[in-house]
Amino acid sequence: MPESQQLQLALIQMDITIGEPDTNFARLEKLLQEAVQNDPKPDVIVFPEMWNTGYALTEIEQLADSNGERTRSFLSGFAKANSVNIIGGSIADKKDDRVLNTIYAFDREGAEIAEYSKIHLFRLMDEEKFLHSGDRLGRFELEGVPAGAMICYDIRFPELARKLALDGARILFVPAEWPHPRLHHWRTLLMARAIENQMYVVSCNRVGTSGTTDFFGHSMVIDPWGEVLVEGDESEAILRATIDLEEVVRVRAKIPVFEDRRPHLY
Ligand SMILES: O=C(O)CCC(=O)C(=O)O
Repeated sequence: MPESQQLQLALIQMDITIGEPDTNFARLEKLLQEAVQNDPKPDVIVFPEMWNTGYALTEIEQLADSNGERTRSFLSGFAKANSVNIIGGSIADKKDDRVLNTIYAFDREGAEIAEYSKIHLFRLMDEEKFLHSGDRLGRFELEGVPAGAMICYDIRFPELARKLALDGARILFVPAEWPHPRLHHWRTLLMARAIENQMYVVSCNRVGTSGTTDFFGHSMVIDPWGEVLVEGDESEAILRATIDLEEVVRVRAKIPVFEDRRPHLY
């Protein structure tokens, strides 16, 4: 077992202009360029949910990226040109006549390593009226490390994170557009998912205002012991953290939660 397997993370906690994909692509490109200028260079870049359109739900059929083509070509090209892994937030993604909320992820060669569409649609924001839910789990490998992905409201479902952990995930990525007034829920749920599953949680939430909804940022990297390694405030920023995947092994050995489960009773 290696003593450490470190990854440098960069979280692009960005604003999103609702209903304007061109503006959002341009904003993201600028921030991505800034993210890779850093020394040390990031190994992995993450950004928020629905960054291409925001929650422009009533126009989402016209605005969504057809089969994610524009997004995939842009992110794959950037990943390859800069030798960086990208967990590409999520986008409004049109497949036939259905719009899904989908994460595409790419490795350093620009190869697609994950496609996950949000399973739990958030009725408080009418998602179920305009979007379709995904029907597959977000499991993938990142630099040889088993990883998982969920989107925003998905973190309210502990059984989904537990399933990903049982399948081996050591790191969970969570792009989001999570607004006020539920900051307390956001922080508590993310920390709980990290502590109970003894894995890294890497969340990236948007900032800014769309209509009457204020998004608070507070993107976080939480380690498997529940310590917050970095947390944003409410402004646009690139947040950075270094994680050591072997910490997952150490924490799981210290308190062997996975060995102590009694699934025949629950
Ligand atoms: O669960 C929440 O409070 C927020 C979820 C949300 O905004 C979303 O899934 O888009």
